Amino acid sequence: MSFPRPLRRSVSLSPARTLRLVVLGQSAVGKTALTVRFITRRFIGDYDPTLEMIYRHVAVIDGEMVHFEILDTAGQEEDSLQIEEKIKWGDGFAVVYSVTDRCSFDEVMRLCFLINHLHASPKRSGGAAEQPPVVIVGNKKDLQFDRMVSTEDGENLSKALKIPFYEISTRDSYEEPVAVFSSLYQELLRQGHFSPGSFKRRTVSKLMEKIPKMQASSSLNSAGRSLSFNSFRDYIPE
Ligand SMILES: Nc1nc2c(ncn2[C@@H]2O[C@H](COP(=O)(O)OP(=O)(O)OP(=O)(O)O)[C@@H](O)[C@H]2O)c(=O)[nH]1
Repeated sequence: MSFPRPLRRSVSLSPARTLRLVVLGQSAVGKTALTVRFITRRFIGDYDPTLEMIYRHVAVIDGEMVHFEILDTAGQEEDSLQIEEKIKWGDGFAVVYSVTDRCSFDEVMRLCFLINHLHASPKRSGGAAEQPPVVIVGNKKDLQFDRMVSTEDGENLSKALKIPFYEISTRDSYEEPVAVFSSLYQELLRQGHFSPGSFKRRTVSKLMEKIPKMQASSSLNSAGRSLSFNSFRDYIPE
């Protein structure tokens, strides 16, 4: 799959759109690295295992100001009720595995079925049920010698589930993570589905704990990016 250049300089004056995205997958597949790469452009190698984190981010995609609310889920110790709660919260989903971890690949199908089960709804215009936007992300493709899941495995799963597939290296590329989040935006746009929700922020200190050297301002650029976060339980839609 090719990776378009979705970020542009000219910005529409239309009201910002808000997307709630959920990043799912087993532990250590690179969910936090992917999310932080998208938000900050930086690859940050080591994190504590995520409990849960919601990141707020504003990006300009195809000339539109887009508010992202990205829930980075915990790969460890999540019971199915907790996962369901988070899946219900989201509008779009990135289901991540590592090409170096066969178990994480096997988990993708279960998560995709769960998303469909919790979100499938009749198409607005009538007819067949419409799937919520989901992308399958095979991460860590730079680790060629540790590979346990082939590109073909990913493509076959993508065909079987009819879900777009990206094989990426969060470590080596900024454009690839951007393409993942942009494609979810494009599909949500096509479906005409956006959340009215936004945050009442309680704190901006937790990300600093997680990424000690990062300055919030370091993620600002001329396209109006911003960065803040919250935990899932602090989330209060207006
Ligand atoms: N080589 C390589 N390493 C990566 C890549 N993406 C993430 N990693 C590494 O994989 C490890 C796990 O990354 P995380 O982002 O913490 O994984 P996670 O899925 O959020 O893990 P949990 O918080 O436990 O759910 C870290 O050491 C990252 O540096 C990649 O594209 N290439």
